[in-house]
Parts: sequence; structure tokens; C-alpha cells
Amino acid sequence: MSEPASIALQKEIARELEVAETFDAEREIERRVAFLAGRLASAGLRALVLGISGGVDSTTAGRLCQLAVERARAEGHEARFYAMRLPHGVQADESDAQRALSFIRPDEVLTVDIKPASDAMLETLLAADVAFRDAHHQDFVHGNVKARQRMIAQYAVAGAHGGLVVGTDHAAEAVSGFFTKFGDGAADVVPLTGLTKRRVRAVADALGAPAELVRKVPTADLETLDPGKADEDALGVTYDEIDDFLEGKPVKEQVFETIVTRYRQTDHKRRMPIAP
Ligand SMILES: Nc1ncnc2c1ncn2[C@@H]1O[C@H](COP(=O)(O)OP(=O)(O)OC[C@H]2O[C@@H]([n+]3cccc(C(=O)O)c3)[C@H](O)[C@@H]2O)[C@@H](O)[C@H]1O
Ligand SMILES: Nc1ncnc2c1ncn2[C@@H]1O[C@H](COP(=O)(O)OP(=O)(O)OP(=O)(O)O)[C@@H](O)[C@H]1O
Ligand SMILES: [Mg+2]
Repeated sequence: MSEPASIALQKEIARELEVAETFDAEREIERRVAFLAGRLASAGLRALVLGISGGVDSTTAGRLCQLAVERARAEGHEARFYAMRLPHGVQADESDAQRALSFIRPDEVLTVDIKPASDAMLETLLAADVAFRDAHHQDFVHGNVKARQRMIAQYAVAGAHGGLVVGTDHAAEAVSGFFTKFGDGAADVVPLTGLTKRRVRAVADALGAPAELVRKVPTADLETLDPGKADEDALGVTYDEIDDFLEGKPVKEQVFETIVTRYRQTDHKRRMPIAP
């Protein structure tokens, strides 16, 4: 008997996003550290650059980066990891970001407040009479400005030190398009590619990350009017449901429809700009 069309589509999307059928955290750590160290060597560059928010994705990717530059140095290459704190003013969960840095033990920590630049851009847009539907729409678009300001800061540091910008995109974010196009979606290397959210947590756990960070509720934390808003509230599905979908497990019809709709609507975010 042929498999239902819904299962076939689940499998096709999982394949497209490079979700493996089997998972072993230690093997993934080795493969991804080797990837980062190898890319530095082949690009002839000498730094990795990544923003550390205090969330599990950047905690995991950050530790992989530090292990990678240590490996590159052991292999005779000049390599340093620049971990960046990129708060918008004072960050409510700053203590989590500091806990992440203590765990990662990066070579360098650089702090750049993105508030002056992000807020100046909003003020300048308003002065140019750019109109938003309402205060929430304005706040949402300002949130994407913040994500892009972080991208600008990271590329400036990469330019200064001959570095690669690291992104934290993984399969659960990729399938839902839950990132800012050319903001946190912009990077040179994406070491978490193909991992579901629970697999990112498993890698973090295997790396020895603090349990509070491994279990922390994911938040983009971009909206001033809704600080610390849980990703799952914005997405309308839980990460467990997204992960089940990607790992080929049965999901409720409403979950299937929500994910497939999001996947199709955000196709443009996973490709190069559209050309004639
Ligand atoms: N069909 C199409 N073909 C080509 N381009 C298309 C397009 N539709 C929209 N676009 C372009 O894309 C733009 C919309 O994309 P974008 O600017 O990204 O904006 P959008 O997708 O509306 O918002 C980003 C979402 O990602 C979330 N996010 C952002 C950053 C980090 C995280 C996190 O998890 O940490 C989450 C954020 O909370 C928000 O829900 C449009 O303004 C337009 O320029
Ligand atoms: N306040 C911040 N300081 C530094 N980097 C940030 C900050 N906010 C976001 N970033 C960068 O943007 C990326 C995308 O944010 P995202 O929220 O998806 O990841 P996270 O915070 O690491 O984990 P989680 O998704 O579980 O909250 C982060 O991984 C990090 O590199
Ligand atoms: Mg976050």
C-alpha cells in the first residue's frame, strides 16, 4: 500500500531541510566542529563571529564555534572566536546571556548596544512619513530592524578581523521561516542546519550546557510592546509539533496544515533573491 500523500510531503520537506533519519549528539558535535574549523581553513580566514543572546541556539552554536577555533589553532591556523553581546538597551534576561558566555568560554566578548542605531532608524523612517498600520505593526517592523542591526554589527566585526559570520538557523526555524530575512537569516556558515529544536537541545546537553538554558522557552524577543514573547505563541504550533513533523512522526491535521502553509509562504526566505 502506498503511503499517504501527507507523510510523503513531510518526508520531502524534511529531506529538503537536511533532517537526518537518525541522530547521535556526539557524532553531530564532531561533524559540526570539523565543518566550522574546515571552513575557516578553506576560506583562509581567521575568526568566527556570533551573537550570544542567552537562548539555546546561540549557546549551542557558540560552544561549537569555540571548540572549532581551538581545533583550528591546534592544526596550526590562526583562529579566534568573537562572541557578541547585542542587547537592545538593557536586556531583561542578561543573566542568561552571561551564563551562556561562562559556558562557552569564548576567546573574545564584544558588546555592542543595537538600541541607538535601531531606534534612530525608526525615528528617521517616521520623520520621512513612512506609515504603519498601528503601533503593533510599527513595533513588529522595528523588531526586524533590530535583527538586521545585529547582522550589521556582526558583519562589521567579521570585516575587522577577517571572520565568518555564524548563523543559528536550524530545521525548525527554517521550515517555519521564523527568522528575519537578511537579519538573523543572514550568515556565512550555519552549523545547526538540519537539526530539529529537540536535537539542538540534545547537542547543547551533550556539550554540557547549563540545564536552565537547554530548557529555556525560545523567544525572538524583538517586540518592545510584547517583551520575551514565546516563539510558540507567534507560530501557533509548538516546537515539539514542528519537530514531530520534521522527524516524520504523526501530527494533528491542523498542525500539518499550519506548518505546510508557513513552509510554502516563506519559500523566498530560503533562496537567493528572485531573478527574471
Ligand atoms: N513571496 C515573496 N517573494 C519574495 N520576497 C518576499 C515575498 N514575500 C515577502 N517577501 C519579502 O520578505 C519580507 C518579509 O520578511 P521579513 O522582513 O523577514 O519579515 P517577517 O517574515 O514578516 O517577520 C519576521 C518573523 O520572524 C520572526 N523572527 C525574527 C528574527 C528572529 C526570530 C527568532 O526566532 O529569534 C524570529 C519575527 O518574530 C517575525 O515573526 C517582505 O517585507 C518582503 O520584502
Ligand atoms: N540580544 C541578543 N544578543 C546577541 N545576539 C542575539 C540577540 N538576540 C538574538 N541574537 C542572535 O540572533 C539569533 C537568532 O535568535 P533566536 O532567538 O532564534 O536564537 P536564540 O536566542 O539563540 O535561541 P532561542 O530561539 O531558543 O531563543 C541568536 O541565535 C543570536 O545569534
Ligand atoms: Mg532567542
